[in-house]
Amino acid sequence: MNDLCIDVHHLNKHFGHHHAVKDFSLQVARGEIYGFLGPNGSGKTTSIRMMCGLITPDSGSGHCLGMDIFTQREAIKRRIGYMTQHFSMWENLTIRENLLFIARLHNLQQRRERVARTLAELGLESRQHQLAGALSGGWKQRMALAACMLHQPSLLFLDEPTAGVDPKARREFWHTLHQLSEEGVSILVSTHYMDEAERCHKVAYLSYGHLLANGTIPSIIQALNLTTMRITGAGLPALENRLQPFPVVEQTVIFGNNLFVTSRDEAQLTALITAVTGGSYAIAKVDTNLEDAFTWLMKNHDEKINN
Ligand SMILES: Nc1ncnc2c1ncn2[C@@H]1O[C@H](COP(=O)(O)OP(=O)(O)OP(=O)(O)O)[C@@H](O)[C@H]1O
Repeated sequence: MNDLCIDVHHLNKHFGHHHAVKDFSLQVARGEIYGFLGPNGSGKTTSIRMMCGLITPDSGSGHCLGMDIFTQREAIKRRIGYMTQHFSMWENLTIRENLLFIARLHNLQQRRERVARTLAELGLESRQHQLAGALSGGWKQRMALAACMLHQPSLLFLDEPTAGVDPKARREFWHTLHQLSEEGVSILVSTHYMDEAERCHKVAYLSYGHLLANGTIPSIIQALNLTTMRITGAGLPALENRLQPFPVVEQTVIFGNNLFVTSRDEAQLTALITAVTGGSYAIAKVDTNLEDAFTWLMKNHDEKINN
């Protein structure tokens, strides 16, 4: 086995006439945290399910933990951990009882020891006797993570694990993911949160089943060659309306007292902003961020599809 825990090439999946995932290729190295982003329905869950052996691709090839995703699906399922978007648990059992029950369902040996170790690893010891139904969203997610780690998988697939979880609990959850990664666990995690994407070693972005970008965040942003200017002052919605019709303006967005304008041509954008604002605003060039990059990728892809 090489150093890649996921190595898939040209995967396709149709549901009836709907081509849900198109020519999908991805390589994930051991110990890497790989973020998986894209709008609702872009094919993230379907891609995850193909990579971890839950559904068979229509075409393509690939390996997960060195095992063939077409012919060794059962073996893959035993070796990975998969936290689905809608995990189920028994609300009237405690955390510990839930984990013991899941360990029994999976026919794991030394169940008590495994549960005790997982509770400790995930910081759940102090809560182990609490009823699952009474837990807050953050603790429920942590318990779900514990459930898919009982058999000590070296690769985790987490499908939107922190949806609806408050910022503090999300931070703590991500701290745990980084600890696991330090211990050599590879993690592929789908999310809609940009701050979570920025915590990953690498990210992939899907739209309408197409993988539009993947790699480190700086490499993705740099490849797009976008310039972003920040304009600070009053009357920003009106200014935004005036700037948007110019073809040199790729996209605009207001955050508080700042209007961010993104373009592929820095010189033309600077000239336009100077002409339109007439020197009455504070203007500065800023780094293009990941959200700008993904928004641009999606817009550009939409335009290509519609033309
Ligand atoms: N079992 C299925 N049968 C039919 N269509 C499906 C099935 N699973 C997924 N799809 C369709 O395939 C497309 C991709 O769905 P998928 O769940 O992979 O997207 P996603 O990016 O994970 O979305 P979300 O962010 O909402 O979870 C969607 O149009 C969805 O309706």
